[in-house]
Amino acid sequence: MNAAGDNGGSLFKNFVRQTSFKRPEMNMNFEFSNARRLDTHCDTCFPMIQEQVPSRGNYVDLLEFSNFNGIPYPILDESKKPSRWFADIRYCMSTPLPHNYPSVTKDVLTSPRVESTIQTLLKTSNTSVSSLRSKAVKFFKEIQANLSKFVCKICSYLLYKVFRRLMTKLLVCPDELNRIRKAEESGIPIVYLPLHRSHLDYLLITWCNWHFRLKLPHIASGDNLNLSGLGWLLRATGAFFIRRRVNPDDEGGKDVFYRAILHSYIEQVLKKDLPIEFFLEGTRNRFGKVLPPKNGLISNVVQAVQQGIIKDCYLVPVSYTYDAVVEGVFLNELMGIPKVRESVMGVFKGIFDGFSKSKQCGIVRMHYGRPVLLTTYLSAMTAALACKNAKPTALTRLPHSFSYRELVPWHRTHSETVDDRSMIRAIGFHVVHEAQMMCSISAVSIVSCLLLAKFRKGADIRTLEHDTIWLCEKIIAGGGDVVGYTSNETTGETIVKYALKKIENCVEYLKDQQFVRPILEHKSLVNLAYNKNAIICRFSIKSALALSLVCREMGKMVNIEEIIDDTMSLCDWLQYDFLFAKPCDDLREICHDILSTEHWSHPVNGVLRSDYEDMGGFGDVESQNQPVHVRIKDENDFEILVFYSNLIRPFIQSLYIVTTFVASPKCAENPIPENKFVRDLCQAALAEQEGYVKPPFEPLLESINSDSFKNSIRTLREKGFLSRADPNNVCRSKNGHINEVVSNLQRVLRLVQ
Ligand SMILES: O=P(O)(O)OC[C@H](O)CO
Repeated sequence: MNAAGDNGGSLFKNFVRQTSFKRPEMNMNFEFSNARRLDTHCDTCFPMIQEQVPSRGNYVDLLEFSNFNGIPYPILDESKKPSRWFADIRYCMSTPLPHNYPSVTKDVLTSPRVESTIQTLLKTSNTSVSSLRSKAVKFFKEIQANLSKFVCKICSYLLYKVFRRLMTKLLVCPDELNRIRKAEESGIPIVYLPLHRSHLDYLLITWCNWHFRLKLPHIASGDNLNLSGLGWLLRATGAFFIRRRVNPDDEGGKDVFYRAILHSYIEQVLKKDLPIEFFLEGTRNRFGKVLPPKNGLISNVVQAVQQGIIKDCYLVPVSYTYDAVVEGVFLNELMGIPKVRESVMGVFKGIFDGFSKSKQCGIVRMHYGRPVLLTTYLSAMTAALACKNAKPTALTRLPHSFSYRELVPWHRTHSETVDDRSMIRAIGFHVVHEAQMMCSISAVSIVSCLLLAKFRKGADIRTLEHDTIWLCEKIIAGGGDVVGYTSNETTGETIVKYALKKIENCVEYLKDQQFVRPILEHKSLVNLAYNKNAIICRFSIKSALALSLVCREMGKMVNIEEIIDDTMSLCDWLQYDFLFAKPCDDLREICHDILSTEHWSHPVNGVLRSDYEDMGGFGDVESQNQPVHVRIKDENDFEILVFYSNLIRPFIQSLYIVTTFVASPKCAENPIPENKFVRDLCQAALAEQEGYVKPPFEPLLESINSDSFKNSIRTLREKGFLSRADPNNVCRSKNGHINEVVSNLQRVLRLVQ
């Protein structure tokens, strides 16, 4: 059998739906929320007393607001429904922009931060006060937003037209927005921290806030979007521009004086109680899963609080779910081809293309997380990062494999006191983790995931429908939500039909349309993988546990601690691909918790058998610190574990491809730029050319992509297998232990023969 499993039958034989379908013909209810409480995802850091957790209603469609005069809607009394004539224009005219957006020019240019930087520069460089002051004005003008209510009003109307063309629905949860309103009324500024998947993300918070009469944010935008003729429009809707490092030699954004002006700008906007928005990831993710956060702008906000410039601020994670992003899958960039820089022509072409394909983005859902005060974050992270006696994992598995807590990038030094850098990293990781966990999952992701991780050689439609429901239920049981799925109501038929329509270019049908399989070409598989990757965060640790189990000899008992050690190593090696855990989590504990759940340890329903079977499963024994040995129960459970393991398997394959290459004589001894290295390796691997080391298994084609290759390089560099001193180039590894990594990875991938 191959890595992905292909027996065509349902994996999930033990899964029986609790209730029979009530209305098999029912449409999907996209507004329905499977979660009924406005919970938080971190009880450790931000506990909520259960009785006080507010309830959560369904979603509303912003595109319908103009037809119903906004909230409350839907209007059940037909006679009260407003007329639809010129509904958009009338709604836009009558919906106010009630807040003021005062200028911060003087505050920034005369701020103590800018003054002290001027004094320092006067001492250290040969320059005059007046030239520094005019430079300050120049930097300020380069950065500043120019929020104009008049322009926002016009845009609010135009965006109705654009969004209606691109989206079927744009859903938000009014209860989440009410929570934001309360935070806003407290007079403490809000910092919105959305995940970044598409250029459309820039517009969504602003547009949604306008509907709910909330303040419009100042949005940190890369200067790549400051296009002549369009930059002013973005500034008028709240964008302020920051310099980006587009290539490794670009020092523009590092200028101390520029940074002081930018820092002061952020502080003064917040001081005026105006919200700010920026993307912690720093760039749109290219492969459908979150990126590790960057520290720059969040550190400015943390310092503003620590230095008393503002008393506090609320951090609000925001996430988006699209059936498809307007840009499409980033196929060229995923093959290492450099991005085409944004241009005015490109924008017009993008708009034209967007309008030529109707409802390209499908259903879009936004989530606003719980506003948490930065000072609460600071004390929670201090407690979370204080030294805990992390138990090192076995070193026999993969070289340099210590405890996850010691190696993850938020906490480099294992010390009693928590330094500011670790604190800022931890806050960023916590927010991004929260955002990824509150993201709804689209039906497209569910079906793409099953096609790639289970039905690679195809499935009959009924089996796919059955397993789709199984996966939806798993996501809901884990606290997630699936767009358009209502537990016990939506049929597998409806949801599969909906999803297959969206991915019709990536699948083919056989047997009179009753059998479907993915098209096994790189382009289709990468497309499906992009959709699938949105799900992995919900199962990432389970997937690593499953991979650690299925790579072992079937039927042989193995000490559970060994499985956990391997799992921790896998998480560690994929730390740039996935945020497996929050800074406050203990990964070893999470592994134990997962293994003690009924699904894993129950003597009848669990996937594992232990040497404590007669005692009602090993969950209880585990908690008594007794050594436990387990094996996979039977073929069916093995198949379930293979499915889970296949979620992260392509990423381990990418790591293997890169590692074997940098360990081999085929890799040049002289450093070559990383971008070129990645592009050449992608092309060679795909064409199975000479310039690549063919693995002893058939690689899953989606594992050949620049995103995973770059993360593999980053991990190898981090662990000293590639030069840290030369971070922009790659050459053959001189580390004698690299072959141990190769053989360990081969052991983990053993199944794929
Ligand atoms: O890095 P990119 O191409 O994803 O650009 C998106 C940025 O948000 C632009 O500011």
